Amino acid sequence: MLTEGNRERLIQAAIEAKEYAYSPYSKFRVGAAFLLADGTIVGGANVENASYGGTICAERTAIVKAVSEGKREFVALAVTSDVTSAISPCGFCRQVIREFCSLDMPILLVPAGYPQDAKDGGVLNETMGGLLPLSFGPDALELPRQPVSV
Ligand SMILES: O=c1ccn([C@H]2C[C@H](O)[C@@H](CO)O2)c(=O)[nH]1
Ligand SMILES: [Zn+2]
Repeated sequence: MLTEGNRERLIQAAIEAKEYAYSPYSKFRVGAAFLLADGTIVGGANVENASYGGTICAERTAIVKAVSEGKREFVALAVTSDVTSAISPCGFCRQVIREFCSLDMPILLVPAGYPQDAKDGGVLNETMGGLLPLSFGPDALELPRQPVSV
């Protein structure tokens, strides 16, 4: 559950995760952290590549770390960068996150410098479904289909 205490822990974990960003090309650091049902937190940072296209966003770093260790019970996600307003996960990451998370999972978009004077530290409280409406997910592959001849 996303208690007030866990919410703050999660935000701080995203801020700490940003420290390990490898972003020599964009010089744009991003940190992400997932809260799991057992109260543990898995963080990640963006890892860029000289090929550019091989770059992995912070959100995907974090979720792949967790899933590859058998952790899939995601409760909330926080994302932060060095931008003083909240940034939001890219389209690729939204789709990858949606594979494992409920549509009502909170996603906290945290501006650099948190906590500021702004209401709630300037954090935008979004959800998975809010960021990716009418999404395509694993459930779609279970729906009835018309027969096809292959
Ligand atoms: O939500 C986002 C948006 C961008 N990036 C990374 C990718 C790249 O390394 C840099 C600039 O796009 O920021 C993330 O990690 N997460
Ligand atoms: Zn991304």
